[in-house]
Amino acid sequence: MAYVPLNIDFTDKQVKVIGGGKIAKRRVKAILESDAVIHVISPELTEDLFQLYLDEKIIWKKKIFESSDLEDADFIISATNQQEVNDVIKKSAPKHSLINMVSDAQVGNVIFPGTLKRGKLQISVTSTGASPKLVSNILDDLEKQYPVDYEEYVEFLFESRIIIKSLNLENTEKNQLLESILSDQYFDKDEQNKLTNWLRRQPKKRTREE
Ligand SMILES: C[C@@]1(CC(=O)O)C2=NC(=C\c3[nH]c(c(CCC(=O)O)c3CC(=O)O)Cc3[nH]c(c(CC(=O)O)c3CCC(=O)O)/C=C3\N/C(=C\2)[C@@H](CCC(=O)O)[C@]3(C)CC(=O)O)/[C@H]1CCC(=O)O
Ligand SMILES: NC(=O)c1ccc[n+]([C@@H]2O[C@H](COP(=O)([O-])OP(=O)(O)OC[C@H]3O[C@@H](n4cnc5c(N)ncnc54)[C@H](O)[C@@H]3O)[C@@H](O)[C@H]2O)c1
Repeated sequence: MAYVPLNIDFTDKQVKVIGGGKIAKRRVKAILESDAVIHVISPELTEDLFQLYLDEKIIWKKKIFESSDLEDADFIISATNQQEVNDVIKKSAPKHSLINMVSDAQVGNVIFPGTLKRGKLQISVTSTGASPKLVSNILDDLEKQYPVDYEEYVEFLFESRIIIKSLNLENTEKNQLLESILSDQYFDKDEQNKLTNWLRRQPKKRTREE
C-alpha cells in the first residue's frame, strides 16, 4: 500500500475517536487545531480528555463501541487497547471512510506522522509504521536545526511574499526577490524590517479598475 502525504483542514468534519486513553488524547489534541466535530466513544476518558469534554470541545459518548457509532463519520480513529474491538471497528467502517488504526499502520488507510511545528512551517515525518522511534529521533534532530524563532522568520517570508506578488514586476524578477529573502541575513529582525519597508515602497501592479 502507498500512502500520500497531505495536510488536512478538518473544519466541520465528523471525527469519531474510539477509545479515551493516552493515544486518543494525542489524536484529539492534533485534530482540535482545526474546527472538527469530535466524538469520543469510550466508557472512560483521561483527565485531559475529560477537561476537553467539560469545556465542550469534544462530544463524549460514555459507552463501549457499537457499529452504529460510525454513522456519518468522515474520519475514524480506532484507539482502543483491545485488539478484538479494533478489528470490529475496521470491519464496521463504511468502505469509503478514512480510518486511522493506532495499533497497526497497515490495517488503516491514514497514518499520523510525527510533526515539528514552527508557526506556518510544519515538517512531518513518517516511517510508514516501520519505526515510530526513528521518527522521534529524526524530530529531535530537526528541532535543533529549526529553532523556535523560525516561526517569526517564516512569518516574515509569508508577509514579504504577499507584497512581492503584488509588485509591478516580471515573474523572473519576483522569483529573484523570493530567492533573495531566503538569505541568512534575514534571520535578523532589523534586516527583516528594512526589507519589508523597502518592499512596501515599490510600485504595485495596476488593477483593472485603475
Ligand atoms: C510519530 C508518532 C506520532 C504520534 O503518535 O502522534 C507515532 N508514534 C510515535 C511514537 C511512538 N510510538 C510507539 C513508540 C514506542 C517504541 C516502538 O514501539 O517502536 C514510540 C516512540 C516514542 O514514544 O518515543 C509505539 C507504537 N506506535 C505504533 C505502534 C503499533 C505498531 O506496532 O504498529 C506501537 C507499538 C504499541 C505497542 O507495542 O502496544 C503505531 C504508530 N505510531 C505512529 C506514530 C504511526 C506510525 C508512524 C510512522 O511510522 O511514521 C502509527 C501506525 C499510529 C498511527 O498512524 O496512528 C509518535 C512520535 C511523535 C514524537 O516523538 O513527537
Ligand atoms: N500510535 C502510537 O504511537 C502508539 C503508542 C503506544 C501504543 N499504541 C497502540 O494504541 C493502543 C491504545 O493505547 P493507549 O495508550 O491509548 O491505551 P489506553 O489503555 O490508555 O486507552 C485505551 C482506551 O480504550 C478504551 N476502550 C477499551 N475498550 C473499548 C470499547 N470496547 N469501546 C470503546 N472504548 C474502549 C478504554 O476505555 C481506554 O479509554 C495500544 O493498544 C497500542 O496498540 C500506539
